[in-house]
Amino acid sequence: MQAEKEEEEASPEEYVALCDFTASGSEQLGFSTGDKLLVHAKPSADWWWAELQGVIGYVPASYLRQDAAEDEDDTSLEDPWQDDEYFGSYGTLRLHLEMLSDRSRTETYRQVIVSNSASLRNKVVMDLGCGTGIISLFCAQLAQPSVVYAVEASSMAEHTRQLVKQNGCEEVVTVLQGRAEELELPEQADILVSEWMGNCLLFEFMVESVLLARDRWLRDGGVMWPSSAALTLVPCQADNYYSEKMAFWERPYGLDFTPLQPLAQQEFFTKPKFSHLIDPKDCLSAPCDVICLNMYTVQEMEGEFKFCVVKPGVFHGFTAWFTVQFESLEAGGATVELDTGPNSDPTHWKQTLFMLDKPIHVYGGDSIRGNIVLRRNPVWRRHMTVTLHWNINSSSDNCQVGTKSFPMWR
Ligand SMILES: NC(=[NH2+])NCCC[C@H]1O[C@@H](n2cnc3c(N)ncnc32)[C@H](O)[C@@H]1O
Repeated sequence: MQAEKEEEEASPEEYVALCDFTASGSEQLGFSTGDKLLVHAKPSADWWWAELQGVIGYVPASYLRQDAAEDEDDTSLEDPWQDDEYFGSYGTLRLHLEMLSDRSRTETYRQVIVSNSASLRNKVVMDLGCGTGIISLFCAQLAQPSVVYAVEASSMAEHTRQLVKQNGCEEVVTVLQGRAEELELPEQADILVSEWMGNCLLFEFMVESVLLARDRWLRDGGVMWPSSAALTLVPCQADNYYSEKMAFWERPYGLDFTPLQPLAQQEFFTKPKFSHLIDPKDCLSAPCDVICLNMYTVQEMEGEFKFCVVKPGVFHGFTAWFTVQFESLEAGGATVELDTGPNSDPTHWKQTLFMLDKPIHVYGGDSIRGNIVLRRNPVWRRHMTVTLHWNINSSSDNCQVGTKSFPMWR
């Protein structure tokens, strides 16, 4: 309460509106892009108490930005996809080296090409976001497509052309530099292959470009690789992480640093922990696919779950990972799957850990029901907020309900 009290007396902070917001209900305050709002209090992560020209009401925090250097931020207002930064990062080798070094990922795409090589003969392939061109080179080397259009928006494209020539594939592979949504392909494709998956499956939202390209360049009856995807979730223990970031403050060097624990919760548990490697023994129940994307239809971004706790333990949070499936070009042929979960070969995505604010003791037979909602950031198009609602029904004491939103990253 003390913190809240001080918060209300603090002087209001100035924020700028990044996009329009229409109030729904008398409690809310509507505004337009560029409005300067005075934030008086932040009762929750999602909704703040703000003032605009003498009118006060609740506003969505994700629509606001605190302006340090005004002119500097204005440029970022125009580029919600932050393409300069995004494609800039793919113009250097760092990320491509990380992806190429991920054998589980890269060998899976090679296996897809090999096991469909006969059916790929004389086909037109579009490789969306080809990067260094590895998938296109597999197609040219391991099958006989008539042409592969390797599409890459970053400056890596000019190096990719060199790699195509260096490996004698220039007869088959044509590198096109540009955004897949904007460039012109000489013809429709029979297969649209892409490695678009980000952390927690969707982060970066490259999937949006894949679906736009599908609608524009994949011929009727054409095949999407991956053909489907699933986000998987499991309630878990995270003792080491919890001890390292929270329990640490209990007795460092014999002193009591617990007043810092609210800060630690805010700093370490607000955003998901990427590159988490969960030990299967820390899973408190069987995992569950909570969001399934059919790459041919409109996708769901929301999913329900019901976990049955199999052993007593401490419920520190949820861990998420994903799987993608590649259907065979031959009717009845085997589907290839890439699984980034803890029971498969590790990948560069690892898993994503969502820490609750307070750990909860759970017991065998307890149920953890709820849902997960992935909401696009209305302003930063490659970012999202993951909101988890859970409801624990435990034989030992009454049910506990909780909810938490995790920004990824803004
Ligand atoms: N699995 C991922 N999370 N990222 C790995 C693939 C990303 C590659 O696709 C390129 N890329 C991403 N979006 C696009 C686009 N719309 N058009 C062309 N290239 C793109 C990007 O420059 C990078 O080389």
